[in-house]
Amino acid sequence: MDEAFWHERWKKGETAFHEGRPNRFLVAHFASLGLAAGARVFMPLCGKSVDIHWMLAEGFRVVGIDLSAIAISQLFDDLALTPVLRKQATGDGELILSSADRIDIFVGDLFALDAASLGPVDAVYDRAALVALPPPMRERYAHHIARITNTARQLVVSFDYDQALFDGPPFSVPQEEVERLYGPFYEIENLQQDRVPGGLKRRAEVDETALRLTKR
Ligand SMILES: C[S@@+](CC[C@H](N)C(=O)[O-])C[C@H]1O[C@@H](n2cnc3c(N)ncnc32)[C@H](O)[C@@H]1O
Repeated sequence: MDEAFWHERWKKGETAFHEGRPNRFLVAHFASLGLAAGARVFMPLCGKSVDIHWMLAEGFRVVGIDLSAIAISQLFDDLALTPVLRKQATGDGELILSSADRIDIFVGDLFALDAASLGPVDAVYDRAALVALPPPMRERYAHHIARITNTARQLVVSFDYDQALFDGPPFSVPQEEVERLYGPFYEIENLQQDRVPGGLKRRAEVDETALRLTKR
C-alpha cells in the first residue's frame, strides 16, 4: 500500500471504505472521550469521511490529513465550504493545508506531519486508518501518532477477522495488536465489539471494535 495505490483508488473512485454515514461507533462512543465543547479532534487518513461532518455538527473542531487532493476537494464540496489553501513547510517536507471555519485538513503524507504543524489536539479519532496500513507500517504509524499528538486520547475503530479470509485493506487489527502497538503509551479499553452489519467484502465473519485509548 504505497502512495500510488491510494492515489489510484481515489482517481478511479474505488472508495468502498467510504461509509457515507457517520460510523455507528463514533456516534455511540465519542462522548466517552469526555471532550469539552470546541475540542480539537485529529482524524488521520481522513479521506472524505462523513464522520468529519458529524464532529463539526457536534461542535468540535477537526484537523485531518490525507494523501489525496481529490478526497479533500470532495470533502470540502460535500461540506459546502470553500477552504483557504496554503503551503505548510514541516520538519520532514511540505504539505498543503486547506482551512475553513473550525476545520484544517492537510494534503500529503502523514509521516511528514510534525507536532508543530499539526498544532494542539485534544483527541484522535481513527476510523479506517490503522486498519488501512499493512503490518510493517503499523508500528511506525502508532509511534508517530502518539508523538505528534502528545499522546492525546483516542477512539480507534478497528476490524477483527481471520486474515486468511481475504486480503486487506482493510486489515484485521485485533485488540491484542492494538495493545502491542499502543500499550507502552496508553491504557486500552474495549468499548464494543460486534459483527459488521452487512459484512465486509462479501464476508459476514468480520467484527468491528471500538477501543478507547487513554494516556498512561
Ligand atoms: C481506508 S481509507 C479511509 C478513509 C477515512 N478514514 C474513512 O473512514 O473513510 C484510507 C485513507 O488513507 C489515506 N492514506 C493512506 N496512506 C496515507 C499516508 N501515508 N498519509 C496520508 N494519508 C494516507 C488514503 O488516501 C485513504 O484516503
